Amino acid sequence: MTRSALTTPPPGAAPPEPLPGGPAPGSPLGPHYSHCFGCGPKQPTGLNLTASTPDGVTVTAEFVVGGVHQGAPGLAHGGVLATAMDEVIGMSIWLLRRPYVTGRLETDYLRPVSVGTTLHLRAWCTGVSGRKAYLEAEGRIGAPDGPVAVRAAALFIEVGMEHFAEHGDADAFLAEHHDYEVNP
Ligand SMILES: CCCCC/C=C\C/C=C\C/C=C\C/C=C\CCCC(=O)SCCNC(=O)CCNC(=O)[C@H](O)C(C)(C)COP(=O)(O)OP(=O)(O)OC[C@H]1O[C@@H](n2cnc3c(N)ncnc32)[C@H](O)[C@@H]1OP(=O)(O)O
Repeated sequence: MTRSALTTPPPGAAPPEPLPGGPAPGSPLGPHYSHCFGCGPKQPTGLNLTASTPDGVTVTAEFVVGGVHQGAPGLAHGGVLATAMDEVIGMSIWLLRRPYVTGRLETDYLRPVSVGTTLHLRAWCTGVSGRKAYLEAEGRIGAPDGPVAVRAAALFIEVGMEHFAEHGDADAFLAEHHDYEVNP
């Protein structure tokens, strides 16, 4: 991954351990919002990603590239692939157990991705420093150990609930997650 300094954790920013009360290894990570373009089951034009965590610290998901995701004929649009990376990385909020938003997303495209491909996505956190979480992801063609087509590195910034209340619709989130604890 050609990662910039902005998405590289500073010295001493250790990757997180599985948090008490976090999702158990092997469990699904539900959508954070039913109308989310990346993970929402009520978003018919979205990517409809369903994620899980094999170990409590990484996120996995499969993205089936369809005709609606094309850029060049028969090939996935790079922006759609970046969205998939953003989403699988963003699912780490359930593991970090705090609200974060994407500050910066860097993407390397290594191989073209044909329509009909199942892209096996994986994301993990490389370090947390204050409000900043450093995360990476990859998308592999056809199998969890298939050839890498896309890599991403991201800087996520922790925000409070007021971020969503002020700029979006916090009630819509809370209506679906009655038991969500901010900064448990
Ligand atoms: C509805 C209630 C929800 C409750 C929460 C629960 C769960 C969350 C639910 C859903 C949403 C969350 C995740 C969804 C999951 C997947 C979807 C994918 C994720 C996304 O799709 S999410 C949408 C796109 N995303 C945005 O819509 C962000 C727009 N943006 C801003 O809202 C501000 O920009 C913000 C908040 C990022 C920072 O603003 P701020 O004022 O709080 O803080 P400030 O600017 O001081 O930055 C603090 C330190 O971060 C450094 N920093 C900041 N930005 C940087 C950058 N780009 N590059 C390098 N460094 C950066 C500064 O340099 C400083 O560093 P230092 O401290 O060292 O000086």
